[in-house]
Amino acid sequence: MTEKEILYDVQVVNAYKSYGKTAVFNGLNMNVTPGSIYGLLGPSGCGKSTLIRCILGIMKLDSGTVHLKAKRLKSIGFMSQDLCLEQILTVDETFEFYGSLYKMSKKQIENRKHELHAFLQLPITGCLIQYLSGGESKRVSLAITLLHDPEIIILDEPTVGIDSVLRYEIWSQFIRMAKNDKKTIIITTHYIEEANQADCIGFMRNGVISEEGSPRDIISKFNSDSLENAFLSVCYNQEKQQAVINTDGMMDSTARSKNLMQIGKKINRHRVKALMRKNIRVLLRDNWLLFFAFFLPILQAYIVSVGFGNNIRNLKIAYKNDEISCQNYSSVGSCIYDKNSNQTMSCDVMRNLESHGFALVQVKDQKAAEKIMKDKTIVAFIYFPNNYTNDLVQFIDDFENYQAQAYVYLNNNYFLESNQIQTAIINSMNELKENISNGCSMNPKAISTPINFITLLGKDVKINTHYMVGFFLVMGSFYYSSIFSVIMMLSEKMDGVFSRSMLAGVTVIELLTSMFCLANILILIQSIVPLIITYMVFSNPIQITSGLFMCAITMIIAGWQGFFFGLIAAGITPTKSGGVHIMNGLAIAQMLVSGGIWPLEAQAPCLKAVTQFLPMTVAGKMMTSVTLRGWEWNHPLVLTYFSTLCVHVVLMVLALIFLGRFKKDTWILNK
Ligand SMILES: Nc1ncnc2c1ncn2[C@@H]1O[C@H](COP(=O)(O)OP(=O)(O)OP(=O)(O)O)[C@@H](O)[C@H]1O
Repeated sequence: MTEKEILYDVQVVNAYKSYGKTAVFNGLNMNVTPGSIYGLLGPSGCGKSTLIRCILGIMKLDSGTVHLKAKRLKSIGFMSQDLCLEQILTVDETFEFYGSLYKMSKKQIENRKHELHAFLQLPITGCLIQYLSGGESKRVSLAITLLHDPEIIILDEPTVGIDSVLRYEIWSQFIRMAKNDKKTIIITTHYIEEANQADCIGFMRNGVISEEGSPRDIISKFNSDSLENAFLSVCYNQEKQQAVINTDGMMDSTARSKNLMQIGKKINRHRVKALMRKNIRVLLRDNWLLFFAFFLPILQAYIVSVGFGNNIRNLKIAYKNDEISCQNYSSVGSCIYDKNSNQTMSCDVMRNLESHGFALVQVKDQKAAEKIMKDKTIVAFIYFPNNYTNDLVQFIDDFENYQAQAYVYLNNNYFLESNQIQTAIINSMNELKENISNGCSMNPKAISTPINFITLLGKDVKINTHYMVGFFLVMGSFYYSSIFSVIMMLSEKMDGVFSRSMLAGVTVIELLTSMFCLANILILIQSIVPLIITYMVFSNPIQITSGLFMCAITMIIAGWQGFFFGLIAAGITPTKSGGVHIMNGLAIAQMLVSGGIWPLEAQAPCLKAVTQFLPMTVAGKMMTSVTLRGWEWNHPLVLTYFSTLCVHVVLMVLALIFLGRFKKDTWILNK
């Protein structure tokens, strides 16, 4: 560093910067002396905020050099044009958060707050930032910038939205701070006249600082009566010189700026704790996020157990029985072949169906049944002919002359209901045949269907819920933690909260660590409570005693996968709704193809080749292996599933690192 450079607290030399093809700096030079106020003036969109970002190292120059005398981040206070404050913290909590990032004690924070309160007329400190007026929140933002008493203060339009009396007060304080406390202050402003009070002014236009000097010197140089008129003269002169702007310098110098904000620094426990405290407050105030994070997983476990995959209840079957009216029917249990037997098959079938929860509705004829089957209330119509029982007896005796048959007409528009009714009727017929053979002391096999279905494995699996519930549990862990991380990260990114914390020393690793710690508390609750509801309250089958532990581990890993995937989504997308859409889309797609609702084996081979490796497919298989098959850790397939889940987590972390390294605005949006 040369002797000349040391004269300045901030120096920009021959800077070039462009967004795509639009050049913002065109060989820009700027010099800010210590203990002075530097007013950076220029028309809207000329690049003042970009220059400040480059000075702070938030953005890189394409070419040129930035010298910043500050050795530590604590020496700098930056106030962005945007608020960059957490909206659902109170003013007090905001002071506490930033104070603790700067390692200030409670007493120091309190004292400083009182000083700033007197100077900035801060609003009620117990009020949430989101309820403050524009000017009030601007003053809080300025107070936070000055909280740690920095040596170099950079303010991007600090007085916008503040009334003229207070603006005068603030400027008086700035002058006092520069003179008495030797603070160096850079201010960008649109109010040219207020810049009269600055020690030095830089007029920025067409990518350069075209005039730099004290207001008095500039006014006299352009022979003007005011700074505003001098500024107009600068613009007029510059327009004439446009043609001779030199861009050759760009090729000669390499971009160099002091980057005080380092992405990969060591983790500071103190800052992680401060971030966690802040995020817990935010989480507890955000009712919707709280609902998503805590109550919805619990509610979902309950809903799946009571309402998903169970047998369909209250199904109605229309009937027409030409054999007999079953109103006063009671079978005496004699053999059907006895002449005195009053056993009537049609009534037996109907009683059996009623005992299994079906409601029977008598209709006049088939036409009437068809008519009511068109609406949803009735899905099947069963018809028993005149001499149904006699013919059945005859059939058992002499099946060659069998005539009468019952008919079941189905409405397959309601496919699941229709299937359930078919199964129920076939089952009731089989039960009936068994009763007949028992009543007549016959060999049951003589009239039974010549095949026996015996459940060898999975005897406890009675309904679809038992199979699907494991998939839904891991799905919940993945989804809810992904929503948590995507929303938390996007709030940090979009609201500029993280970019402000970064200037207070917070690194990406620290932010992610604090979120991961908080996410783990959520994931634990999101795993253990639904497990208890599913397997203990609702007694879904679980084969081994260690099963609950294995399921909890699987759900925690699924939660980690969701957490990291949420962070990836937040890194990719520049909008909050984009992040939530990515997670919702992914969750629905995984739910459909992971094998929980319909087996993978039914998928087209090319689809299955992909879906079998999806996080939820593997996690779901792990859950069913444990709960339904009772496999332990040492089972080769369980080990394969478990290691695949771990590989997923590692791949997601690697993807996140890759994104952070190579995508510019992964963590901070450079607006
Ligand atoms: N991330 C970005 N990508 C592309 N263009 C950008 C980006 N950020 C800023 N710009 C453009 O660069 C130019 C300079 O923007 P900048 O915000 O630095 O101007 P400014 O002087 O601070 O404006 P104002 O006084 O209105 O705040 C503008 O034309 C803006 O549209």
